[in-house]
Amino acid sequence: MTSDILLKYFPDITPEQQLQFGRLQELYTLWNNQINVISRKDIDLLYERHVLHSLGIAKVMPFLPGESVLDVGTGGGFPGVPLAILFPDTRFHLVDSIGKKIKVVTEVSTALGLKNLKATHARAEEIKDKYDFVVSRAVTQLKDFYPWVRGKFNKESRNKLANGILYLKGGDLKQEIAESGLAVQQFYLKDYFEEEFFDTKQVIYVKGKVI
Ligand SMILES: C[S@@+](CC[C@H](N)C(=O)[O-])C[C@H]1O[C@@H](n2cnc3c(N)ncnc32)[C@H](O)[C@@H]1O
Repeated sequence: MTSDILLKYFPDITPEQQLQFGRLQELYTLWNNQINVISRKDIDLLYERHVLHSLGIAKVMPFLPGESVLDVGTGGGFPGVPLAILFPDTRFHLVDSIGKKIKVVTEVSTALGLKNLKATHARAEEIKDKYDFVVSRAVTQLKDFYPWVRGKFNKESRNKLANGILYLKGGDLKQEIAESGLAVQQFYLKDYFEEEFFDTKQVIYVKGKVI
């Protein structure tokens, strides 16, 4: 599979962005051999299962120039790296509690020349800055995640939804949402992407609290 699948859903990406997306296969294959950040069987499906999945957030929330986004538990850079390529004028801060994963992110970002991406080896709870949005995928349950990022939101919202969390989730989320006690909005990725992989995938939005 090539990065062409991205053009199907994001036809306006520039030639430079096409080149950057196109290099992800080679870069992740190289780094994944040294530090496992993507399951080996998934590396051939990188563009559908990791890159396009990450960009599902862009369909729900087209970030604006000047906005800032924190990616909590980014692992090898998902969803932060694909979003940083798609939104070069938005600032992305990718954090992970495992240093060697941040090394992969830094290497990939440097190779692509991403000027709008900062990667930090830290636990989310230690981050003191404020952001417009927090994104995440496959880190933990909402009830545990929410306290980590509570109070990390800028007061002024400019986008179509107020500043908040955009979390990529899959499967039946009724129980998880109920246990979190949070008011969420659910966006279904099958409304945007036709591949079967997205049938059960969602973006969960939670409005951020300003403290
Ligand atoms: C299953 S991986 C998912 C990685 C990436 N988001 C993805 O979807 O490919 C979960 C990641 O969350 C990180 N993590 C877990 N708790 C964290 C915390 N409190 N702060 C920062 N990172 C955390 C782990 O180190 C791990 O890399």
